[in-house]
Amino acid sequence: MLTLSSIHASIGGSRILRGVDLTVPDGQLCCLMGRNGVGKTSTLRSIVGLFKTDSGKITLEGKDITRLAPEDRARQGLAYVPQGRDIFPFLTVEENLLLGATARGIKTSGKLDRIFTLFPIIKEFLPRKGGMLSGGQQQQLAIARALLTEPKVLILDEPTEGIQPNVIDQIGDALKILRSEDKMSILLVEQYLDFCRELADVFYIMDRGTVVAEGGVKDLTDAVVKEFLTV
Ligand SMILES: Nc1ncnc2c1ncn2[C@@H]1O[C@H](COP(=O)(O)OP(=O)(O)OP(=O)(O)O)[C@@H](O)[C@H]1O
Repeated sequence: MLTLSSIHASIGGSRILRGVDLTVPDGQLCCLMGRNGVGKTSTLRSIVGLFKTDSGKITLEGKDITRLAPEDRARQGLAYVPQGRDIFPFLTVEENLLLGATARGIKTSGKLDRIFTLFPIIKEFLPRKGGMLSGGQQQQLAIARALLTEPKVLILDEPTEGIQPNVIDQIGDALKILRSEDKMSILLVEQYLDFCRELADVFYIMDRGTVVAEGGVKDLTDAVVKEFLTV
């Protein structure tokens, strides 16, 4: 579905990504892992066009999107939920929810019931200001907003960060449903090992700007964790 081949990128002369190769298979959930500062967020940003690559190729369903602007990549089917979630605190939950889709002229009627099934709390809180939501609720809202744009690949940066365990479970359940029922491809940067082991079909581990381990989730053994993820 989504493929990165030999992606290199740098900031002010320092090389941040050094030949990243990664594939998100069709309808599967891929976890991208690694210690702090190894280039995970930069990889996601390079995929969605927010971090300019020096060389390499990014394809979506076989189509080369390497040189497309971020909005065109979104139109081709990429939706990105960044680490900060980007919820507007003074807009209502409903306004936040509809923002992305409406800005791109995508109709939302008929799609909201699906969102409310996945994240019931959003329906309940529609009139509230976004800033009144807890971190976990904001994360659910940000994912819901991304889903309304009908992505082919949903890209999430650390959705469990700073979120209480019961909401992590709800987010995990929603991602499982999206994969199994909607056949959505999902790419997740995640530090929370148990979450990855429970959800992922495939994993990649980065170190110093490149992929150092990868495989099916059964290959994410304690030995691999010890070698590449333990601080
Ligand atoms: N705007 C920037 N200016 C300078 N260096 C940057 C910038 N953004 C990222 N870096 C550097 O690039 C490297 C990779 O950062 P990145 O955020 O992609 O890593 P990460 O694996 O996502 O880390 P974390 O888990 O801490 O979010 C780090 O060494 C970081 O300091």
